[in-house]
Amino acid sequence: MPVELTPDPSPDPTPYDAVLLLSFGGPEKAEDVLPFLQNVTRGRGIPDERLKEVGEHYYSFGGRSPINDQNRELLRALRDSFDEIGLELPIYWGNRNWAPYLTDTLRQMTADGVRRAVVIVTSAYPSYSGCRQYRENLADATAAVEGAPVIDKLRHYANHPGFVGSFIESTAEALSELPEGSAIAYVTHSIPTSMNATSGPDGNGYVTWHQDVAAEITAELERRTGTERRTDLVYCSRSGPPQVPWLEPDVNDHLEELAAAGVPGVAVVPIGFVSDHMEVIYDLDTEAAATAKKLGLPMARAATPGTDSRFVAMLRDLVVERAAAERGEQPPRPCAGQLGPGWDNCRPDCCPAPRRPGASASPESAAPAAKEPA
Ligand SMILES: CC1=C(CCC(=O)O)c2cc3nc(cc4[nH]c(cc5[nH]c(cc1n2)c(C)c5CCC(=O)O)c(CCC(=O)O)c4C)C(CCC(=O)O)=C3C
Ligand SMILES: [Fe+2]
Repeated sequence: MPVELTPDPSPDPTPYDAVLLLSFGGPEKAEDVLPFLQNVTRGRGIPDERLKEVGEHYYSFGGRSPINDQNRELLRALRDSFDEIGLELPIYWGNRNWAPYLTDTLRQMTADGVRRAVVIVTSAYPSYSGCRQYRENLADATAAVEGAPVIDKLRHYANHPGFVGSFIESTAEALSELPEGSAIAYVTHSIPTSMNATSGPDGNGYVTWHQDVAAEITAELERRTGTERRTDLVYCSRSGPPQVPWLEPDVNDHLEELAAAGVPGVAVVPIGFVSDHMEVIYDLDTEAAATAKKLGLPMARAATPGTDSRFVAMLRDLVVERAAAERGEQPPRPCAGQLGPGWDNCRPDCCPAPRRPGASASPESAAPAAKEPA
């Protein structure tokens, strides 16, 4: 006789009545590119030369960034994943730099009667750009919309087994396409060294978290294969004025070094990114791939989480975890690596806005934070 299994009860979403997916946003056609770049860089002191260059990256893909479509797919995958376990929360989507704009989404949520929501940000690590800037956007949007819901942001998830696990599989796959003894180059978005210095509650959080995630992936692959290999953490997408130091080495310079060292191949693993958006398809798949080809260095790029089932289940579980924590329970907090699970609430002074180059060196001349267009 088959045993009737009682299904797990649906998880309790209390105190939340909605989820908000908050992302960067990107242009969808050539006419969008300039206004998008103006939204991103308002008050950020990015040289015109750099903006022209980045505009060309977008135009080379017809002016369309893949990021919005990737978020649409993530929304569908999250919906399915919530439905699977009976988690009855509506999921909304808003962006920092392009439609649907966060403020409009918040207006809709308010009109729909949402009182308290939990936000998933498509950025996994602590830093001003990846965390606090989103929290500032949320504060601004909440202030602009009367009766806006109270919003909690999920803990940073880079060291969650779901995120790390997704990269372990994609790195193994990339390595399987390469000669034996190939190196791993973990890649993330470069940021100003000053922004790294003040990231996370104790400083250097951005680099420290990346090192921890990289070490976890390396250790698991070594455990599986018994082979040690060269690994490095390197950076892409450097921007800003040349006199401002950003995290180095650049991935292209690193590839030169690997080739000179006689490494037989390299798996490029973009642990800083949750989906294959423009930084990945241009800076890695186009530019770094061309560098590797020129050097005769075999390169394979590992997939980002995107809608990988481990990643989607992780986001869902983090929503359930946070709801329990807000109810005063002590839910398990899955975590890989050495740093422990991320914090639910950032300290008020966490990841302060960087001082940006202005007309003079005084703090008063630092440009104001970027705002959405009115
Ligand atoms: C840490 C980090 C992430 C990862 C975390 C996360 O995912 O959030 C990230 C993601 C992204 N960055 C993106 C695009 C851009 N970032 C820029 C500029 C900058 N990024 C910075 C940092 C980060 N950025 C910084 C310190 C600047 C300098 C200006 C400033 O100090 O604020 C610029 C201006 C041009 C340029 O300078 O390159 C653009 C166009 C897109 C969309 C891609 C698409 O369209 O597919 C995404 C997902
Ligand atoms: Fe960026």
